[in-house]
Amino acid sequence: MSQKYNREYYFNTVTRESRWEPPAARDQKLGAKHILVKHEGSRRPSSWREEHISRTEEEAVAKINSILQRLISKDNPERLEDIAAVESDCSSAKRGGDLGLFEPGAMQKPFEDAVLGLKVGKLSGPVKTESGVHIILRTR
Ligand SMILES: N=C(N)NCCC[C@H](NC(=O)[C@@H]1CCC/C1=C/[C@H](COP(=O)(O)O)NC=O)C(N)=O
Repeated sequence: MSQKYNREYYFNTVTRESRWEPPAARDQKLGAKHILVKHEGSRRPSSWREEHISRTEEEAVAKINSILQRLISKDNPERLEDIAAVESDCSSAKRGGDLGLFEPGAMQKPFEDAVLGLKVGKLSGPVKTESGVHIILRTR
């Protein structure tokens, strides 16, 4: 309890840092599965499925949107893992798009911000990073 401000605060005995907000959210590992569609402006415009990726960013967004429709379709929704294995330009495609658990700060900020903005089990809309355009499913 802080005498000066008469309110509870949190003290980390290892790092010896203190802060007002509870440690929970910021330090917890996150989990996500994703589908990445790269384009000519990606930081590494190459992948296991295509050596030289030349689609435009606009075409990548269009591809991501058509994949989104397959995931949320009413009559026969497909699983993200199945589409990732065929369509994702990330090496995680081999694991159904699963990135496993990762620390805050491990992924590019737009990706991490999108994950933090999702409830567990929810799907994002198109998310842009330097890698390309993603659809993200938060798993933890
Ligand atoms: N810690 C774990 N599990 N692995 C390291 C992740 C490094 C991280 N990666 C990303 O942020 C991109 C966007 C989200 C997923 C991701 C995957 C990229 C996308 O492909 P690339 O643009 O690299 O060719 N492939 C691997 O890194 C980064 N800080 O660059």
